[in-house]
Amino acid sequence: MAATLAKVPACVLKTGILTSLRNNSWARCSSKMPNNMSTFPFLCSVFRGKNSTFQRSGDRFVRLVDQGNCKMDTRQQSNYAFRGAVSTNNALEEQKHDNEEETAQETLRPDEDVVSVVPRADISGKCVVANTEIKAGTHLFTLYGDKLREPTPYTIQVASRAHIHPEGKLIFVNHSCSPNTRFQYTPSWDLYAVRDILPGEELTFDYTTTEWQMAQPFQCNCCSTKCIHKVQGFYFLNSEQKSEREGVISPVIRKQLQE
Ligand SMILES: C[S@@+](CC[C@H](N)C(=O)[O-])C[C@H]1O[C@@H](n2cnc3c(N)ncnc32)[C@H](O)[C@@H]1O
Repeated sequence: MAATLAKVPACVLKTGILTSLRNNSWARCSSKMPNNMSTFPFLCSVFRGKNSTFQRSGDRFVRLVDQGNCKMDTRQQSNYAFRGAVSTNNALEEQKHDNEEETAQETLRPDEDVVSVVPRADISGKCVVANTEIKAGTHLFTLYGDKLREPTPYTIQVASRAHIHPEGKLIFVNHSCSPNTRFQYTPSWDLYAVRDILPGEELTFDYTTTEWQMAQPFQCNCCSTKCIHKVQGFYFLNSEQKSEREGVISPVIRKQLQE
């Protein structure tokens, strides 16, 4: 398997083998692991196989396709997940495979929790991923936490001068311009799946549906064809982007629009 590697310190690319140094022992991974190889999440964020590029999502790898400068997550089409493997000795033979998809190993974990918080390399932070299939309409989180008068990068705006710092995993749900969850606002503020979400898929919502002006705007890397690129709050959207969000904006944004 020809593989290349990005963003991975202490990793070395060798033809046909992806190697990395961990605990002073050389390790290797391939899309199919030998049965006797002990596996645990490894250090790479992205690697390119013969036919596809894979990106780390927690301890899994998901296939990506090119979308210009971006890579598009294709988990909806291909639910294969890869577990990086690191061996504690270097005696294992390289596995050769023509087709990575045929050799993919699904790594659904037996967690009882519906979602997990895992690292996301490309935004140097964390994200929330589904552990199991989540059906459209499933309730995921209720918003609760300390109320602040000023926004922070973590708060969700619930009134013109009130911002909740969410408790629990909700705080790690990232933004997407084509999100798979959204808030509903009565009686409490609750996050629901808006479409079926596959195991390993990241949960996202559209921050511009709840934030009028964000404390700390950021460059979006959701790679959606609808990406607004700079996420800075509903106020800064153009009229087309505003009308696309008409049905999902919070009562706070709606009130601000009327003022
Ligand atoms: C509420 S936090 C979400 C959790 C965050 N990733 C973390 O680990 O702390 C919001 C911050 O995550 C980052 N973020 C969220 N969605 C993003 C996206 N689509 N693109 C780039 N950065 C994003 C931004 O830095 C943003 O200020």
